[in-house]
Order: sequence, then structure tokens, then C-alpha cells
Amino acid sequence: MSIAFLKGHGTQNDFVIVPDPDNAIELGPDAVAVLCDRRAGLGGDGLLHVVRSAAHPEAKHMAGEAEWFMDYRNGDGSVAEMCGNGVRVFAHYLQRAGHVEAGDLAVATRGGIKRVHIAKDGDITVSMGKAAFPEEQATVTVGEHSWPARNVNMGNPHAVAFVDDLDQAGHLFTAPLTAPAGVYPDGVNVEFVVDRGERHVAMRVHERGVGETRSCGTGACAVAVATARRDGLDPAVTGAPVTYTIDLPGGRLVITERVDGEIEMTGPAVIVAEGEISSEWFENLGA
Ligand SMILES: N[C@@H](CCC[C@H](N)C(=O)O)C(=O)O
Repeated sequence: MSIAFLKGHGTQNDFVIVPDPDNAIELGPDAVAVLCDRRAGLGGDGLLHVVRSAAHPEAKHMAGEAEWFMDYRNGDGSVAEMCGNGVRVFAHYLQRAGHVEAGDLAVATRGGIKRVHIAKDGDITVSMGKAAFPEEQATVTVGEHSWPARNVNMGNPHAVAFVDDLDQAGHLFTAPLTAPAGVYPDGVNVEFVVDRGERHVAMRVHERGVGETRSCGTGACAVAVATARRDGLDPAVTGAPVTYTIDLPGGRLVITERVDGEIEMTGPAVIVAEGEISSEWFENLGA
């Protein structure tokens, strides 16, 4: 059996895309990790398994509202609730493949149904849901530097630390330490943030299950709301939406928090290649 794939990215958060409408391809954690390996496989921060909701046990219940399920996996093979850059690339793929048209569509994810708008100019806006702020206080440490971190849950967990200089985060070859023990029982994505101007920040991120990436959509949303609260801005209180520009190593995302708390993320999505996975290689993975 030959397996088609595409390669795409959203602000350089890159993905292997595996279209599999009927959920017929066995994609265990080891197979995903090898496919995402930049030397042994195709290479990517994560994998987008494109499945009809009705064909996936985790998404069947959403099939009435969203025809397609984004079965997202991190590059190490682990499963995550949501991927903000991934959902834009996923929507772009669906449009390119002729499954949907520009305009509005609903995508099923493990973090629930996400409403997506594909603009004619190519940028994609996703309603990412509301942020939750778990109350635990956390500290993030890299080398000799420690910072208090704000907990933000965007469907997946984030620790947002405001730093003086993004270089303080070091090389990020290993995950930053978080304390107290047990504050993130399922692991965490860690964002480091500096100010760039009015409602404009820059960030780096160390992603759970991946490592440092050049962008993270849920991370940018977490950073926008954490920065808004730090700046004394809460749309539910002020009665006005607030928009932040977030610069990441791989590009720029624009995040708006509406008065009802819904967070909208706008950014690009790109497909760079398509091809076929060697069936001999894939079958011999034994994964
Ligand atoms: N890059 C993603 C986030 C992917 C999931 C994350 N690594 C996790 O484990 O929660 C994004 O763009 O949001």
C-alpha cells in the first residue's frame, strides 16, 4: 500500500501531513516519531493525520458538526489536545485538496471543535476557544535564571514567563525545569516573552513532545492573554477586545481576545511538498 504525504508549515512550525479519510493507516507513536525525525524520516515538529471524524473513535461524536478530524501528534509520537499552527495548515490542506472551499469551516480536534475562516488572501483565522488560568503558581528555570510563570490552558498546558532578554532561555536543547513538582502532571509547553512595543511582544517556545520550535499557535494565544492580564487588560472587564502582535522566530501571529473571552488567531499556512512514503520502508518500521 502506498501512503501519500504532504509537508507544510505555519510560521515555520512544520508538519508531516498524512491524508487518511477512512482512518485506514496504523500510525503508532513509534511510526510518528520516525516520520517526524529530520534524519531518519521526513522531518517535522508534528504530524497531522487527516481523518473523517466519523471514521475516528475519538471524533465520531463531533462528526455531525465537523466532517474532518485533526488527529495531531507531537514529533516524539505523543498525542496533544490541540495545535494552533497545525489547524491552520490542516484547513489549508483541506481547501487545496478540494474537500472544502475558502470561507468558514469547522474542524474537530481533541480540544473540541474549532471554527476556522480561510480568507481569500490566504491568511487563516481560527477561533481557539477561551483561555483557562489554573491557579497554581509555577516557576520556570533555565540554568541560573528562574522566573515566575503564569499558567494558561488553551486546551493544552502553557507556562508563560516574562524575561529581560530571549537569550536568557539559552539553547533550549532540553526542557526548562518547572516547579513545584507535579504542577504540570502531563508536561507543559514553556513560553519566554519580551516586550517589543505597545501590544507587541516576541517569544520563544519549548514545546512539550517536540523541543524548541520556531512557532507555536496555542503558545502565542497563551502569551497574548498572559500579557494582556499583566498589562491590566481583560476584555470581559473593559468591554473592548484586545489584540496583540506576537513575533516568533518563524514569523508573526496576530491574536485577539474578544469580550466574550473567545481568542482568535490569524496567520499563514503553507504546503511545501507532496509525495509518497516508501511502502517498503514504512512496513519495515514495525511500529
Ligand atoms: N505547535 C502547536 C502545539 C502542539 C502541541 C504541544 N506541543 C503540546 O504538547 O501541547 C501549536 O501551534 O499550538
